[in-house]
Amino acid sequence: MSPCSIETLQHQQQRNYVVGYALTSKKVKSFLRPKLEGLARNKGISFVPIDQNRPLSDQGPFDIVLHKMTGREWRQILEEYRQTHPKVLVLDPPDAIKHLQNRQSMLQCVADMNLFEFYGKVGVPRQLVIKSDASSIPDLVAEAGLRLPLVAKPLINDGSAKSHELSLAYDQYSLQKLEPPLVLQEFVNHGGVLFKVFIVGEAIKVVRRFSLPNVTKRDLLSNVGVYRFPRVSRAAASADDVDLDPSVAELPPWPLLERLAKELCQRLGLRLFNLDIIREHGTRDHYYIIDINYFPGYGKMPGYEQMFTDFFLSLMQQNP
Ligand SMILES: O=P(O)(O)O[C@@H]1[C@@H](OP(=O)(O)O)[C@H](OP(=O)(O)O)[C@H](O)[C@H](OP(=O)(O)O)[C@H]1OP(=O)(O)O
Ligand SMILES: Nc1ncnc2c1ncn2[C@@H]1O[C@H](COP(=O)(O)OP(=O)(O)O)[C@@H](O)[C@H]1O
Ligand SMILES: [Mg+2]
Ligand SMILES: [Mg+2]
Repeated sequence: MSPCSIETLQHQQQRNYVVGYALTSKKVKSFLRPKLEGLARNKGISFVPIDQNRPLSDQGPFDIVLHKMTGREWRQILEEYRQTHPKVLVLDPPDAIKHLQNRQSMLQCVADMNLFEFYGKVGVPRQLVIKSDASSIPDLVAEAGLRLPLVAKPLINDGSAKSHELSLAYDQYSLQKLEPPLVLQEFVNHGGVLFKVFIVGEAIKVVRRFSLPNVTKRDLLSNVGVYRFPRVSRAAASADDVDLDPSVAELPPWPLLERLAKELCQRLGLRLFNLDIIREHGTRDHYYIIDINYFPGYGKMPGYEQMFTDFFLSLMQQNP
């Protein structure tokens, strides 16, 4: 080994890395748990809270800034910090995250991806954006040829409780009751189970979660109106330990998930996110991506502590 590489090795062994974080108290509680802090500490990584009331450049020094905060002011602070501190890795760039804060732009890259026939078809349910004027919705839906039932989702996805208030609309006339701006998406029957694909850099983990049950033709004939539905898939109880119909439970093929994760990381410019994927009921390989979340609930993902420690270590090796 050359003296130079011995020096680099010693430097790496001695160096401590600091991850500054700007997270809600809820996120700190669910994510920064003692096991993660312990595993990271053993590798020389420490976590330091960022005080949002003080200039960022007076704090640290940081090697990595981990954040999930919304708002234009915070975005500007971070963008400026990135320019003046190019060696600090901001996870992830605020402009890239902003892309996910609108349910139309969120799925645009999936639509552009062209992943047809690669271990399955992957797409986005047909959808229509309604910016204003609820009274025009029935006509617009008819013109676009969207099939009922429809899932109505607030267009803005800013993490507020309101942005997660979704409804299922069974008939065209009742669509006037909805409050734009929103996205109207065709409901795709998927056997009541969805796949949450968590991405942490290059690592992937997939879990099953409960979802909305299928809507039958009879349901459609016997129901009218618009119904708000609860956050079915967020429940901590996963659908992984339950006896399910194997055709519903079968996970999407690994090569497909790898390809999807890689492409989306590149296209979105993000390293920390998850995808909600459903498989159309009665098909083996028709998949739809219905939601993409920035820095989601990793705390519910088994083994996330090791996955994040490895992720931070790999970032350090890239930036010794
Ligand atoms: O609170 P958690 O742990 O359920 O995580 C939420 C995510 O749940 P999941 O990872 O799918 O289980 C949740 O995912 P869904 O949108 O429910 O699919 C969101 O990512 C949510 O963030 P935000 O409210 O959209 O900013 C996430 O909320 P935050 O923790 O980021 O506030
Ligand atoms: N197009 C769809 N077809 C079938 N079910 C859907 C569709 N879109 C959403 N859902 C159901 O609604 C839930 C919430 O929708 P999602 O787009 O993931 O919003 P959120 O960001 O609030 O999680 C999903 O987890 C799934 O159960
Ligand atoms: Mg979701
Ligand atoms: Mg979401």
